[in-house]
Amino acid sequence: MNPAAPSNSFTHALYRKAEIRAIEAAAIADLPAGELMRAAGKAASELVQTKFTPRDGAILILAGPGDNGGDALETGQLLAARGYTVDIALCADSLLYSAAANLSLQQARASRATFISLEQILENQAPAYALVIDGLFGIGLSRAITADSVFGQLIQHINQLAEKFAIPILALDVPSGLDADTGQVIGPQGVAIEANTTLSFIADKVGLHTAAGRDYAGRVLIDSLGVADNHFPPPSGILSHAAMFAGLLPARRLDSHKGSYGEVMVIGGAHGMMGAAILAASAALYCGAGRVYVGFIDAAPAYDAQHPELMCRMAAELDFSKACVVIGPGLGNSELTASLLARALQQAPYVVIDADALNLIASSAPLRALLLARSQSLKSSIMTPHPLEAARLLGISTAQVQADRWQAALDLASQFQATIILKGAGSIIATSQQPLCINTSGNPALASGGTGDVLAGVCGALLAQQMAANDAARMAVWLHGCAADQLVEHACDAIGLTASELIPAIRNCLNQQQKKHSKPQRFQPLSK
Ligand SMILES: NC(=O)C1=CN([C@@H]2O[C@H](COP(=O)(O)OP(=O)(O)OC[C@H]3O[C@@H](n4cnc5c(N)ncnc54)[C@H](OP(=O)(O)O)[C@@H]3O)[C@@H](O)[C@H]2O)[C@@H](O)CC1
Ligand SMILES: [K+]
Repeated sequence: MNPAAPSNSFTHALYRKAEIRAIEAAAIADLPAGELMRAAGKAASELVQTKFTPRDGAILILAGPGDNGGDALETGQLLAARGYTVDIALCADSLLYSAAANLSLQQARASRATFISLEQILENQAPAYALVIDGLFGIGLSRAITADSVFGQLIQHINQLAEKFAIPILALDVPSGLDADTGQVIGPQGVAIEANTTLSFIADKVGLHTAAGRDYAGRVLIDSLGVADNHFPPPSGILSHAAMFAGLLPARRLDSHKGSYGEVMVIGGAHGMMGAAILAASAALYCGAGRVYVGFIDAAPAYDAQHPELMCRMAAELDFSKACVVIGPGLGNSELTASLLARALQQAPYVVIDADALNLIASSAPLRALLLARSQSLKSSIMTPHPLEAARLLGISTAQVQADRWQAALDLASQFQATIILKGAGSIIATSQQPLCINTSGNPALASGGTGDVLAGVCGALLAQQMAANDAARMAVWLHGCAADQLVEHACDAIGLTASELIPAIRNCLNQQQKKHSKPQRFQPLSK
């Protein structure tokens, strides 16, 4: 295999379909005809040999009407040549095949593979298949595969058999039915292959990592097909990974004090929602902010018994001029909250705008103007919308946001001139002029109340410690997801994770990350 395309700097690169097409076109000009399809078949067949090794059962290959089908046929003939039992379902009019796909078809016909009909597959309720390889559609899918169409019935049947008999599905390039740009199944009645593994070609694709993409693609592997580095433009997006956060938070100097690590003021916690502000503030505390205030809206408790370090005040009393203001958790919507938000936007050098504060901005032109003015005075702003909040900000529906999360994140970043965290499966972090970033950590255990407040607090702590907004947003989302992953693995499993538990786990992840990249200690303890 040609591991992830094509050099280290691109290992985590993400491209959209049009960019992949351009890379493919440039590469094809340099290569003998059919070379990329041969490379795709080689990569897939080697992967089957090394990772799946289903010697004791047949492999079912689904070959569709385009070059994705050609990749599948190439894979099938190579596996047949290596002694595997291969059944091929040709779901295409071969007269419409490209020259490369036609050559692969001829070789597959000449191989020991058996060609079977769609009817044979659809009638088969208890197959002995050890693996299904999905080569129905790739990046050429142009419309929905509806549930009642022949392809739709085939896909549903394969998904059901795979689930019932625990048959792994390897998707070639993209799980068929999924849009490689958006991570959504195309069409309201559309269906898609639910793969365990997706071997994607040339470069990684946005849609495999956000929205429903992660559920449909399973584990994603990339093979560059040997396309030369010079054909790859700078990526429009990247996947987050641990190494990108190395050194972002400088090691703490011995000669430092609480004033060295910034001041976070969480503004929110209106009546009945005080916990939201306390969660955000505790997260800021656990992520190293020097001083953390909670500015309550209606009434302030004397102190928080669980975290007496938090300084509880009335929001109106606080001076925002040197602080990182995290505004929104449990804020509510009133004249007072709008005026607090206006003051934060005008005065605070750093703001994190979350929850109700996002809704206030969505409904107020003057607040929008204040937010835009911040970018001109080089003040940092992070906004943390979930899809419904994003929809309100953009004046579109939630379904429209989810239909193309990548574009929605870009639109938010350019309209509000802020760093955007568009939350949801495969959270997207966007800042104008920078590649977008899709977060790779986290799991559905995070789908519980208060975890968003915690995220806002982590963003606040990192900003207060002088991290650039884009770095702070990327790192906060990554830490938040890593903490959930660690908890699910070692402590509580997937159900019932609480936002409060997340906070010390985020601290662990942050310190682990710092230790990995810190300088050696000056003094080692003397051994006894
Ligand atoms: N070129 C190369 O060298 C390389 C290509 N590579 C591989 O090729 C893949 C892209 O190939 P591709 O462009 O042929 O598109 P692909 O996804 O196979 O299908 C298009 C066909 O599907 C049809 N169709 C679409 N929607 C449909 C629907 N809902 N229901 C029914 N039919 C539908 C569409 O018909 P049409 O829309 O024209 O009517 C057309 O016939 C890429 O993902 C990668 O795997 C890589 O190996 C690198 C080297
Ligand atoms: K496919």
